[in-house]
Amino acid sequence: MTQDDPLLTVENLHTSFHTDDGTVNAVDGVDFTVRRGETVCLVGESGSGKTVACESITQLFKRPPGEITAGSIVFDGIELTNCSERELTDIRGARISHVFQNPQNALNPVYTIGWQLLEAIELHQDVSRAAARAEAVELLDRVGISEASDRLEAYPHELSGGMKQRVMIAMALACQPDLLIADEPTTALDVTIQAQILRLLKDLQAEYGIGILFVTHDLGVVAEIADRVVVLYAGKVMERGTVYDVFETPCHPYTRALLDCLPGRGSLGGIPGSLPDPMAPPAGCRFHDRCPDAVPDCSTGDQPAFESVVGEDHEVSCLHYRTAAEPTVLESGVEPRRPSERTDGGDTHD
Ligand SMILES: Nc1ncnc2c1ncn2[C@@H]1O[C@H](COP(=O)(O)OP(=O)(O)OP(=O)(O)O)[C@@H](O)[C@H]1O
Ligand code: NI
Repeated sequence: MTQDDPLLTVENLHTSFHTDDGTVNAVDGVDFTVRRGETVCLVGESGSGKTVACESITQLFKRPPGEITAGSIVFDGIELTNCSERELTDIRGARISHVFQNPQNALNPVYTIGWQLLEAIELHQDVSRAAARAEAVELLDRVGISEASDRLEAYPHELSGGMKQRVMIAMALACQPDLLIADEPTTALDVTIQAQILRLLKDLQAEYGIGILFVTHDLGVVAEIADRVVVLYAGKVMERGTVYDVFETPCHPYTRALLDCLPGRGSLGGIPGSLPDPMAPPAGCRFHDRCPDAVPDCSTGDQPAFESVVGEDHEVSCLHYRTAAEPTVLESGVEPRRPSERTDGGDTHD
């Protein structure tokens, strides 16, 4: 495996939930890759399938009701969809780490953070208590927690939300993962702390060469940290490409609608309308009934096949992006900022 081979390749992923009311096809034929050392963002409104796509990788959801019904997930040469529960548990602990939105729920309130961190370290490494303790201190120090050796004695409730998220990141790093999956890790934090945590992730990535799969509904956050972006809507990929291409030349009307929701860009109340019923998605493009550019052809057949557009691996699933995209982008006056120019954060639309 060379440096350029994807660390993670997800192809044609279908993940469903079988409920009393019917089957929800939460992820309905999704492809993306994550290379070593890069950050890929999954972005889309609430309910678009971002979390389910992430949880499919190591099958974190309950099975049943959840089930991967088709597709392939290859991590460093291993087909994860063929792995046993035991093999998945090993991979989850040792090579793929998760960081979640609410560190509260992930930390055990009755143990000190030192105890929890030592547990994580000792689970993955055959080291003495003293060595594990030294590593715990080093990890806390590395994630920006000052007076780390004193903090080991603290209980989760004694730490702020940002601190708790730093502890979670330290725990996620304890196994020296190749892939970090971070699902809205900063959404619960205020904007300043959010920016600090994003910077921390970028620094750690540069240091350890970790691939990061990052979930957010906030394109402001995407601009800060992504190398590449995958735009999801109702379980399908609408557009994907480098962050620069997607921001500079957004081709899918959905991507443009999301970009218009960035602070200062005009669209205040979010995108009009709502996601389709996940049990009965419409024919044609899933976005057609909310799309300002839709034509009758958009509501028949399947989600349009991907077409390549200008840029590196830039692809869009839209029948008429050429005719629709250019005038809209030019006339809207949207001036995509370079990622480095963004300092504000905050919610966009939901
Ligand atoms: N356990 C479950 N049972 C039934 N449906 C589920 C389950 N988990 C997720 N879903 C459905 O799958 C779809 C995708 O959900 P998912 O949580 O992946 O969205 P998301 O993009 O992560 O949204 P958010 O931004 O709110 O986190 C939604 O329609 C959701 O209701
Ligand atoms: Ni989610």
